[in-house]
Amino acid sequence: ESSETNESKAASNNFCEINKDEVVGATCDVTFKEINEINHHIRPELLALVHSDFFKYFKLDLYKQCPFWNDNNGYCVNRACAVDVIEDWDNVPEYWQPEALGSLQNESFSAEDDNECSFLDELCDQQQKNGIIKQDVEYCDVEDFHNKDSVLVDLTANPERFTGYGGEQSSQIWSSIYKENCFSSDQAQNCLAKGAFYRLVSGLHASIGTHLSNDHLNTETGKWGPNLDLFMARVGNFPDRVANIYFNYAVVAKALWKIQPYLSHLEFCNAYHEDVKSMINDVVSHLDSKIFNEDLLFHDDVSSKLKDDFRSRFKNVTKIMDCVHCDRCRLWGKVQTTGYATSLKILFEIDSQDESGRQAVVDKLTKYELIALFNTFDRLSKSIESINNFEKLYNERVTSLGGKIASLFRRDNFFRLFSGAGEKLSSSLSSFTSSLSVEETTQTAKFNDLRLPTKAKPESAAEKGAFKKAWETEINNVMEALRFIFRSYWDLPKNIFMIVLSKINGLWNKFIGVPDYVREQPSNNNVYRLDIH
Ligand SMILES: Cc1cc2nc3c(=O)[nH]c(=O)nc-3n(C[C@H](O)[C@H](O)[C@H](O)COP(=O)(O)OP(=O)(O)OC[C@H]3O[C@@H](n4cnc5c(N)ncnc54)[C@H](O)[C@@H]3O)c2cc1C
Repeated sequence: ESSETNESKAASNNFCEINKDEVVGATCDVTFKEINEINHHIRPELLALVHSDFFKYFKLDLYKQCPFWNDNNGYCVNRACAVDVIEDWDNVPEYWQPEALGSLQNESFSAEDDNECSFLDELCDQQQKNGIIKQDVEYCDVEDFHNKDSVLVDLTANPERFTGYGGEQSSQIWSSIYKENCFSSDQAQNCLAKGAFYRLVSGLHASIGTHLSNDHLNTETGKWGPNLDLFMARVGNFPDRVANIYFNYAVVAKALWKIQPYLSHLEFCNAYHEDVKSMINDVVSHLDSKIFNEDLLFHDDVSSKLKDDFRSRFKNVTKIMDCVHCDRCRLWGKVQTTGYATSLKILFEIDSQDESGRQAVVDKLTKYELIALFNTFDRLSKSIESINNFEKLYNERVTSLGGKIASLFRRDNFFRLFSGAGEKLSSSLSSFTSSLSVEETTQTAKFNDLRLPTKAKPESAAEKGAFKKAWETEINNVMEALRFIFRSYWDLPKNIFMIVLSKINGLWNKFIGVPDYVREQPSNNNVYRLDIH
């Protein structure tokens, strides 16, 4: 029993190669374990929040042209790529009806009409107007929220899951996004900012990878569910990608923590969901200021140019979403890039100002930015829940199947019959079950099958004739050759058996899902480093 506990410990420590007691990054004073605990507490409330009538709708333009390259002819034919837009307006709450929003047709964006951009003005029709406010600090492309072609979408009816979107198109999108991370100067802060930008994008990419693996279509059963192998191949085998999801969680959590005091005067259309504000308070009450220290990124005037650069590059990332041909992917890509952009706006613009200045930054947010912010946090929260679930599946797989094989070894009731084979197999399996051991593995056993030529007997004085000596040497050689041939035939079945056994062992390891990085030494690329340079 205790060896089984050891096995599960060994497997558990191996999962994603992350030490959960380490901090998530140089700018985060929180460990992986602490984030898991926070997430465990807030998950149910956050889920209820993003299912509320206020937070479950989002608006976007699904037909916008890609602004960066001439590739507007692609499309994704899978049903899973489609987005169900709101058509049955009778079932939509009154607050979201076109009359309450202002007619969608009349919502085309106008720079002068700043009231259209105001969060407060759009939040509730009975809400007081807040005067003219200029939008001057955009980290995302807000045009969609006012575009006449934009459609309203119920996010809960369009879950983020496996769509089958891939190939050259999606690779091109990802590589253009990563290319945005190209800052000019070489200051030390540049490194931190560059590292943070990369982690944000990679964390988004990994989070999408986690969702598509967690809600994956099993083509044999026709059911949706977690696919452990896919998760390991896309995310789990890359500790840095897993860590970047946690990093993003810390960034968005800090933005929520920062914004919460300035939401108190807002009315979230209580006629539809009376407790939205208390749900927000419940979620934020589990968060802490130390979860992310944004001051380390841009903290003086020298870095303001870098901040501008960061902002415009991230805005480009949100615009690249218009190049995504799979509508469902575009929807969630828009929601999440807008959510990150809103977090960055909150972290870097609600800065050194006084209380009223801070309040003004919050009041200028559109409701779609707020909706994106909470939904992005929910996506990360779901990713972390899924990662913990994948860890359980991984451990179950290793301990159930691997444990059975290991017990065969321990009891010596199968492989001991073949001493050499047992030793060989145990050495390859011992990398994933550290408690495995084969007792009789002495050096002598290793060389049992090695036969050295017998030493020639010393000659007696009477036998010293040259002819006789040559004759005997010749006979000796012939006999040795015959013995070699005979032994080869004798050993052939055994050698074939050893080769087959070794192949079966390799296939078995593959079948029970022992990942490559456990079977082989991990490459340097897979070693997670704490700093973000
Ligand atoms: C905006 C967007 C949203 C998407 N949403 C969905 C969705 O909802 N459902 C769905 O099924 N598919 C979605 N996709 C497609 C999905 O992300 C993959 O592109 C697709 O599954 C093909 O995967 P791939 O293994 O070829 O590599 P990709 O995921 O396309 O990755 C390309 C390369 O980037 C590198 N890479 C991969 N992950 C990371 C990381 N986390 N950090 C750093 N580098 C990395 C690897 O070298 C990889 O070869 C989306 C794509 C985009 C661009």
